[in-house]
Amino acid sequence: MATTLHWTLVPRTPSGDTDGSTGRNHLSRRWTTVSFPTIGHFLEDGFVDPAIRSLLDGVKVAGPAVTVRIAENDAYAMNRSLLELYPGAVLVVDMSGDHRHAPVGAVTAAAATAQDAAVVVDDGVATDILELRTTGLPVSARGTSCLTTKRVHSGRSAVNNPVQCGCILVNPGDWVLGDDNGVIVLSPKTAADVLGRALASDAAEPALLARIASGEPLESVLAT
Ligand SMILES: O=C([O-])CC(=O)C(=O)O
Ligand SMILES: [Mg+2]
Repeated sequence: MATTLHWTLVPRTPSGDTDGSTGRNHLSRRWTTVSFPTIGHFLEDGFVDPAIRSLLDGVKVAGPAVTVRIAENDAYAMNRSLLELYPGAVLVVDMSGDHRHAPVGAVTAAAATAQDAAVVVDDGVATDILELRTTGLPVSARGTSCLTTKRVHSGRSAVNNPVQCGCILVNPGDWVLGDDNGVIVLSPKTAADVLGRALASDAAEPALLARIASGEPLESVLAT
C-alpha cells in the first residue's frame, strides 16, 4: 500500500523568525533532505527509546519542541501546552512515567492541527487511534489505550520546562526529528553541527550501493 510522507511545515517561531540562511526555518527545510538514520552514524545521544513509535505509517517530520510534563492524569496541562503550539512545532509529552493514561486523542490532535503543529511525541500511550489516522497528525507513542487523562489539576505538571521523553532530556526549542524508524532530539547546536555531515554521507551512499550492485568484490568495497 502506498504511504504518504507527512512533512513538517516550515516552522515560524513564536518570535516570527524568518531567517533565510542560518535560522530555524532554514534548518527545517534542510532536514527534509537528510535521512534521519544517517544521524545515527555520527551521534550516540538523543535517540528516544525505540518503544516510542509512530502510530501512522509514512511519517517524516522535523520541528522545534514545545514541552509538557503531565502528572497525576492532569488533562488541563495538556490543554495549556496546546495553546503554546505554533506552526511546525513538535509537542513533546512527558507522562511522568505513567504509561497507562492517554493524554493524546482526537480532540488533542484536532487542537494541535488547528495550531499547525507538526507532530506529537508522547512518552506514554495515545487513544482514539481511528480518529488519529483520519486526522493525519503524526503521533508517536508507546502504544494505545482506552484509559485517558482526567479533568484534574496537578501542581507537578508544567509547560515548556525541560522534560524527559523516552529516556532523553528535551528542552523547549530542541530539534525533534521523527520518522518510521524512531525519534531523535538534538540541541540546536548539535543539530547544526551534524546536519552537514549527514547530508554529505547521504550524498556519498548511492555510489557505494552502485558499487555493490555492480558486483564489485565486497572485500574492496567494505572497509575492514
Ligand atoms: O482527553 C484525553 O485525555 C485524550 C483524548 O481523548 C482526546 O484528546 O480526545
Ligand atoms: Mg478523545
